[in-house]
Parts: sequence; C-alpha cells; structure tokens
Amino acid sequence: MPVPNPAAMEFFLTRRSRPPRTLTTPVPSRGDLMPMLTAAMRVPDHGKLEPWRFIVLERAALLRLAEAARVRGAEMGIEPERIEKGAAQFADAHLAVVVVKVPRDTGKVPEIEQVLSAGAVCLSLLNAALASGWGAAWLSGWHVHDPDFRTRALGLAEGEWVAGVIHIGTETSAPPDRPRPDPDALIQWVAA
Ligand SMILES: Cc1cc2nc3c(=O)[nH]c(=O)nc-3n(C[C@H](O)[C@H](O)[C@H](O)COP(=O)(O)O)c2cc1C
Repeated sequence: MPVPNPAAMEFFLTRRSRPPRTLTTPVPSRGDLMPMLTAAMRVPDHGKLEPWRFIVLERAALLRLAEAARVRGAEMGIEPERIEKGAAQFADAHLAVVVVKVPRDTGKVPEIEQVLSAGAVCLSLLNAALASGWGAAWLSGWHVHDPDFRTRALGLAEGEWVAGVIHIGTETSAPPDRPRPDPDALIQWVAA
C-alpha cells in the first residue's frame, strides 16, 4: 500500500514562485541555505555525472554584476530599457543562486539528459526555498546567456552555461496566482 505524504502533496499542488520585485531582506544565511542547496542536488542524474554546480551571489556581488550588465549591455548595443531591466535583476536582489550547467565528458549519457538534470536542480532549489518559507523565483536574461558576461562577470569556464538564477528572499506581498494549466487538456491516457 502506498504511504501518502499529504503535506508534501499539498505543497506541490499549491506551490508558486514569488515575483522577485516582491522579495526583500532578510535573506537566508549561509547556514540556512545549505539544506536548500543539498536538497537541490538530490535530483535524478543519469550516470551520476553531477553536470551542475552553484554560485551563491551575495549583495556586494549582485551590485557588481548589475554594473557589469550595464557595461556589457552597452557594448552589445542593447536598448537602454532592456539593459536596465536586466541590470535591475541583480541590483534589486539581496541573494541569488546561479545554477551552472557543467559539461561532463561522457559518451554514454546524452547531453539533453544532463540539461534536464540541471533544470531539475533549478526547480528543486526553488521548491526547497519555498518549502523553507522563503519567497523565490527562477530568472534568466540576456546577460546570463551572453558568453562574454558568463565568462568575465560570472567566472564560468569554457562550456559552462547558466541553467537558471534562483532569487531567494523574504516575501512582502503575494500577488494573485497565475492561471494554471488545464490537466484534461494536457493528459493523454493510453489504456491499451
Ligand atoms: C528557464 C526559465 C527562465 C525564466 N526566466 C525568467 C525571467 O528572466 N524573468 C521572468 O520574469 N520570469 C522568468 N521565468 C518565469 C518565472 O520563473 C515565473 O515566475 C514562473 O513561470 C512562475 O511559475 P511558478 O509560480 O509555477 O513557479 C523563467 C522560467 C524558466 C523556467
């Protein structure tokens, strides 16, 4: 007989991100973060390759990255509004965790499966933060997908890229939930 975990199911049925603009201090301490990061690593990982790692960005680093995004955005000729939107992701944040997709040389496990594992890490970290009572959101942006920004500002190595930036903080308000998918429209049952 299955042994249900109703609290866990209730969490999964109601979980939702919090818009980063609604997050403020306090943010989790390094000690608070460790169980969340440990939970995030507990994901399916074909071949036990661990094709991911974490960079925890604290406030001063986030401010440095905001400035680096402004400089890089101008170099790239991006419209000022879009530059500022990207830079503000860092400037307005107090804590964010970059989930880095790390290349692993293997002939056995297809790259796509390693990518999916990195995505699973992002969602697990988001869920671990939410389950710990923090507000959190999964972001990206032109900056983290730019090879130059990745290397110079984030210090990523050749072949590494950003799977997601998970912002974590204290929630100030909870805007209405977004519309959720209709399960009946998306599920095909195959009985035979
Ligand atoms: C890979 C990925 C990148 C995302 N990047 C952004 C982003 O840069 N800006 C944004 O507003 N939302 C972004 N989102 C969407 C947010 O995470 C959004 O808040 C999310 O869809 C909320 O869903 P939830 O409430 O079910 O967690 C991204 C989502 C994913 C999966």
